[in-house]
Amino acid sequence: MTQQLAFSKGHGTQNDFVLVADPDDQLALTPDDVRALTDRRAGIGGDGLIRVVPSSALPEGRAALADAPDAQWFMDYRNADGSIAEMCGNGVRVFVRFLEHLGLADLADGRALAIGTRAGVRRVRREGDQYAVEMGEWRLTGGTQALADGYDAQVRTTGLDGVRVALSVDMGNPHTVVALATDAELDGLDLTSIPEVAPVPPAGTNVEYVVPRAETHDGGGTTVGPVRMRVHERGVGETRSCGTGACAAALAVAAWAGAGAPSTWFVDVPGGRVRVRMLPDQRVELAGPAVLVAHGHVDLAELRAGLTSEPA
Ligand SMILES: N[C@@H](CCC[C@H](N)C(=O)O)C(=O)O
Repeated sequence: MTQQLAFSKGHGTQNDFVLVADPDDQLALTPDDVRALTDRRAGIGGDGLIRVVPSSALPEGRAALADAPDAQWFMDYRNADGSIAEMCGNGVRVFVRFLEHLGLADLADGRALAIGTRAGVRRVRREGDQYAVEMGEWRLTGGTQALADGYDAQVRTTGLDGVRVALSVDMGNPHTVVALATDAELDGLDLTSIPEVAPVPPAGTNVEYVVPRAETHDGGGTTVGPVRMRVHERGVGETRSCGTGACAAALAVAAWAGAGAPSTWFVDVPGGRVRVRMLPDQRVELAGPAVLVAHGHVDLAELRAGLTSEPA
């Protein structure tokens, strides 16, 4: 029996997602379904899957509604391996672009739209063709003591000599940031295998590798601290961008730079550039593009069969 599922495909700086609308909370997608849909050969392909569901349908969504009664829609985010993640910075921009496409959101006149996520409410507004997200409160997982102690994690990575010290940043989801000295080190990383992090993070981590660059200015005269970044995402592998990771990277580099560090950062990833701005009260804003590239239907039954079929 066929089971047609409507989907869209979108990306933010080439961090790509399968998007499905489930306004009546009828779709019970299993981790296997997510793996099949995001599979790049047997499925549609994506770093993750995002389901649009009313916040009222999920306990985490109801918690978001208690904070912000206008957070009508909830971003149910899954990594490509089928695991659940608390938050996705590129994903939430693409989520809002998808809501606009579905006629469920109107961001005209600089209006900010509240979205429920497992990491809390995120507010998104449009800046022309870019989307700016108030990413909520961040914290150094090991506190400021981690800075004083020479950071709180150690990372071993294929393609990089020895063990490197790293700083853990909580963006609602976990991040471990490693500073590298040169572009050659960054380009030489082999991120096809999972970096070894010690102490082992209880819920896994996303690992960002950064090379800070000399300060520059944006068009408006603001001092900007550019950073190059590559990332190995928990539940995915290397991706071409990570929004929460870009925030973690900018926050770590700013913390290392100390007083006088710029409050605006451009983070250059293999898939493009995002902007990170420090806000008062330990909050941070992420801005970048959100693009929808395809709309279609997929036969879930065929997809499941295709992923599991063995050669005769
Ligand atoms: N690509 C995302 C982060 C997605 C979740 C991550 N893999 C995790 O497990 O925490 C982003 O843009 O933030």
